[in-house]
Amino acid sequence: MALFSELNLSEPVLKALGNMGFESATDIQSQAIPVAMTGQDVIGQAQTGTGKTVAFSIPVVEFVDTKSESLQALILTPTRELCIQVAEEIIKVGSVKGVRVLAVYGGQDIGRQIRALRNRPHVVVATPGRLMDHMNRRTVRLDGVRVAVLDEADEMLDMGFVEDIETILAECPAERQTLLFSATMKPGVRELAKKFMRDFVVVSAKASEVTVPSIEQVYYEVSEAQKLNVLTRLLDIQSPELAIVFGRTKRRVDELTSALQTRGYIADGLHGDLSQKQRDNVMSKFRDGGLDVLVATDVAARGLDVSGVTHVYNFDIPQDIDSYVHRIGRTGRAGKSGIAATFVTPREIDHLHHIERVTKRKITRKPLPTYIEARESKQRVAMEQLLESSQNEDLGAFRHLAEELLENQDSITVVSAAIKLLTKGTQEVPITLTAERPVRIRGQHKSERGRDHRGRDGSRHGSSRFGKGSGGGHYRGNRARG
Ligand SMILES: Nc1ncnc2c1ncn2[C@@H]1O[C@H](COP(=O)(O)OP(=O)(O)OP(=O)(O)O)[C@@H](O)[C@H]1O
Ligand SMILES: [Mg+2]
Repeated sequence: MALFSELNLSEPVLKALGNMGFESATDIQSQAIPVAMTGQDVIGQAQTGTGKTVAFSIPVVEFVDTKSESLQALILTPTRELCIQVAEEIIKVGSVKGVRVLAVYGGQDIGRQIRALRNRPHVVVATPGRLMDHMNRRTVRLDGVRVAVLDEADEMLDMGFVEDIETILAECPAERQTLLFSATMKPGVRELAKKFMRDFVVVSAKASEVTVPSIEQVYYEVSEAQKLNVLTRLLDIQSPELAIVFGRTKRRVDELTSALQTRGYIADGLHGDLSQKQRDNVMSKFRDGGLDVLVATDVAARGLDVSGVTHVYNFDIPQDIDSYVHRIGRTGRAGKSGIAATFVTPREIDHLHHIERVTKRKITRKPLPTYIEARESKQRVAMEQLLESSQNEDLGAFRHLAEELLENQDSITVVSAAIKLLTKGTQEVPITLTAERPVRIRGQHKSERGRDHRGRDGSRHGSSRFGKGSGGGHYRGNRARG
């Protein structure tokens, strides 16, 4: 591991990294940054949560000439949430140098974006659909771009953005530098690379293992009907700091979100049919700790970095292996540990073993949590709350009543009743979710899926019948589209 101070970085960048609290570079950073700084094209592959964003943000910021007014760096991301997050990271790395960064993504007021683009950002982070929109309106010029970055390159290809990306890169000067990053790569990426990159260098950190060892991977064999109870029991027993629950479709996410809310969890949903305002709102609540559980489609699988996510639950096993790798990678980031639990119906067991084989990692089977265990965990939480309250709060006003109460009752009975009251209303309210079809292996290569970027998010299933939150704008392209 190298120190950033050994990587020949400029003072302003080093200072900014110091402000971010970063001293030593991660593997991918110490390997990719020196190569990228020579101006060479780079394909960077490293596990989830290992700091790929900073690995490309540093060269980007170093290359920007702040005296120039032109747009010099372009970063493309597959989703809006990731676009915002990456822009924020580059803003931090470029803060001391004074680099102007703008995020341009679908769902946001285009007029406002056009005005912001007139302020001459040095760096634009964009989702492909909205950038194309600006190119067609001639409200963005790419002829000064010296470095282009594709974050989650393989996903953008999967979502059907190939043509958009080709059009975008063709508008950038041919002598630009191109950097391409993801935790997973597939043959299509190399084809794109051959077409649009000059003699590129592939930098991959720990390619032998695609998943992060600090993530404990487990599975529960369940029927469709059992899934909800198993999930809420696990939430009670494991009490995650923050959890992400992945569902297969938008309808699933809507139904599951309302089910969890009904059972008393602080949960909200994220998928591509929500308005941008709703999406922003959910993400900022989740980042600020105003939500315990984020229920999401694969729209949240890629790149999102929220510290404190200790648990990922695959309520529905993902169809493809890359999706599994990225979903579970929302925990166990930056050296932290995490738990990833996957629910598997009996007919999907083969699919699970297929994932194990390809990722070369054992996923351990766990016994189903029982209602009793969950109840005991909840009672223990209630007990801890009582204890904490009795230590920290001023209870003077209640003492008189407490003494009166204990005149006729013994203390054990009274405290038991208090715990019972505190855990009241948390029994398993019966809720039936619409069943999802089991996932099957569709050949070894996911390229056979033939999905389009809409189907991926399950929009074909329409929106929820009793889910909240789908009343907002319906964005056809659920992810970066539009
Ligand atoms: N050198 C560093 N030292 C400490 N923490 C770092 C360093 N570089 C990055 N991080 C932190 O590590 C976390 C993960 O980084 P990042 O989101 O860039 O991962 P990633 O490799 O892009 O993952 P994914 O494949 O999921 O997109 C972030 O919170 C980031 O701030
Ligand atoms: Mg990333």
